Amino acid sequence: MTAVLQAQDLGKKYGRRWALRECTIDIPAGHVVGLVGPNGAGKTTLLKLAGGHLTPTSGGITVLGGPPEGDRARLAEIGFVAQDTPVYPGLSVADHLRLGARLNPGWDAALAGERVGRLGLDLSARAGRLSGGQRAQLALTLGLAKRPKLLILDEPVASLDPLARREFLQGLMEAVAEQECSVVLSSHLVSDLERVCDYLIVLVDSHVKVAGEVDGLLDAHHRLTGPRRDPDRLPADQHVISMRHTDRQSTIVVRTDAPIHDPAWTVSRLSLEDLVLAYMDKPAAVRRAALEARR
Ligand SMILES: Nc1ncnc2c1ncn2[C@@H]1O[C@H](COP(=O)(O)OP(=O)(O)OP(=O)(O)O)[C@@H](O)[C@H]1O
Repeated sequence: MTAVLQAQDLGKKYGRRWALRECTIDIPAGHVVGLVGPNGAGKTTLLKLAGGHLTPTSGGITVLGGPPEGDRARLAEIGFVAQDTPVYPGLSVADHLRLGARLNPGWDAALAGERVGRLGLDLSARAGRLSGGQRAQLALTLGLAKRPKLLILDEPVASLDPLARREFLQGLMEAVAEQECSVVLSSHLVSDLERVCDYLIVLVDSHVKVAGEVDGLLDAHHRLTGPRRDPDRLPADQHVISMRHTDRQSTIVVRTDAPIHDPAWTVSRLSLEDLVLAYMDKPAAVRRAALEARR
């Protein structure tokens, strides 16, 4: 399958500080990709690089087969919905649709009109008077009516209540199924990502910690619980992702493709949230140093 987004040693520096470093990913087309990580991890930076809004400092990125920056034809195939649901407060819903039609060569006016009607948005209402959920839906409509091959959404549901979030994500999934476009979506709400994403990227401290299809990742990660054990004594093919110890017990998340036969361990499967938290967990050495510094 062709790649929708490829990055090779991609990096972006703001001043002297790296916002994204050594990012190498290869995302096949046809996925809904969840991008997750703590505040400041570099998610928006990666999405802006993919949307052609930023120039890489190092490495390269190709989207839909070529570098996105400055390529108008390619940018027309990328829908980008920035953080904080970017709409113009002083313009009406109808103005937004007119603007969308003027700016986008592939604009699907029928789709935009049908969606706005189905959502019950008043065409004459100014965007600034809409609720957060309605504004998010308007921004999504503008992104979808471009008929993009790739839709990028930066924290689209952050300000929405649980019901509005569910409706937004349901609308997104229906539209994606109809249009057969790929989606990259960032969010802090892993339970939402769990519902809609089949591909995951975890970004921590400007580095990609893990990326891959959700089912494959869940099959390859295990939580081991048992008598306290030094992780150095685990088999070489069990890669330790996170660990917690009490005086008597160890809980270790490992990645391995091999079966785990050690009878001392109780082996359990992770949820997507467990998996994300394991990668976001600070290494034990860092935790120990922080603890000692506080003493
Ligand atoms: N325009 C900018 N100028 C300087 N530094 C920036 C700029 N934009 C982002 N940064 C820095 O780059 C790093 C990554 O920021 P980015 O917005 O990509 O993170 P994020 O993962 O999207 O965070 P959040 O979850 O809080 O939205 C942060 O340290 C941030 O302070």
